[in-house]
Amino acid sequence: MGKILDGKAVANLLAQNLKEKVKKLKSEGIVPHFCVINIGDDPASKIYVRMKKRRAEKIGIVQDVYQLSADTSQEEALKLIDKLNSDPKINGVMVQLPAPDQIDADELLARINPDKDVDGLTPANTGRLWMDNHFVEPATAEGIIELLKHYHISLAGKNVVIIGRSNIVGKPLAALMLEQDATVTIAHSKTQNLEDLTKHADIVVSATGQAFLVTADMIKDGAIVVDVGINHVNGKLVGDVDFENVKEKASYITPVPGGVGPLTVQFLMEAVVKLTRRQNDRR
Ligand SMILES: Nc1nc(=O)c2c([nH]1)NC[C@@H]1CN(c3ccc(C(=O)N[C@@H](CCC(=O)O)C(=O)O)cc3)C=[N+]21
Repeated sequence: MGKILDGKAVANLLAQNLKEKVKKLKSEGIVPHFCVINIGDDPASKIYVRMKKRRAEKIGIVQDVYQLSADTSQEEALKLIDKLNSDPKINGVMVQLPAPDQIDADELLARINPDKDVDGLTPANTGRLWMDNHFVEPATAEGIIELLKHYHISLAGKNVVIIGRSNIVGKPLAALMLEQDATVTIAHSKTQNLEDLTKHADIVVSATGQAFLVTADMIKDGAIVVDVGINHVNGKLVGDVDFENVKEKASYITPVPGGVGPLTVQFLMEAVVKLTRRQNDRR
């Protein structure tokens, strides 16, 4: 039976360290302060915003939530981002995804000042990520890298299959793993014979939103399985992985909940503190 990669425990350990960094900032009169822009009333977004608030408070970070109505126009949202970009008291800005249909989310992300880009999703920071001179990384991808590091799992020379090609998880994770000398394959909804790829993988990461996509027969004995999926099945939160069966075959596996999710929130907080420190050191 595989060992659990305890994301929640690692996130809480990191939170203790980050709290010390925030204390140091506070002794210099600086309080990290960021804003979440949430447009519309996606029920999952409400939960994530609340989880961020809880972790921010625990660490000593101020989080403001700008709740905009479901019929907000693109112009209104852009205006708010401009205002926060130019407010020297605000260290970080993020737009909670998904946004309603009338909103062009990519344009909103591109408008965020890269120096305040908590998510690391602006075009400038995405480019830096692939050029290996990054400063803030998308939180889920960074969380997975640090989780593996915590358990002394090296990426060098490993065959990794990432299922899912989103800008927020799959693509940035591929960049970070490639940087650590893994051989990375990105699979997606049009990939043929997925199991032919996953069966040869030392590490399988699934980020699709399809419950029970990854089954035990698809992975090799002793593989490491990271589950980024968030699915609700019969009122229960599950990932993309058939956890009960896959855990018997994997050497390490992340649970859902308690795996990647808490690390995502923790690394958003790490980004806020990093950005705050850099903004103040530059003044
Ligand atoms: N601009 C932007 N940045 C994001 O980072 C972002 C986003 N938009 N939109 C949605 C996704 C999803 N996401 C999660 C955050 C926390 C948990 C989390 O804490 N999950 C808990 C369980 C939470 C529950 O009970 O539902 C866990 O897995 O243990 C999961 C997922 C951040 N996202």
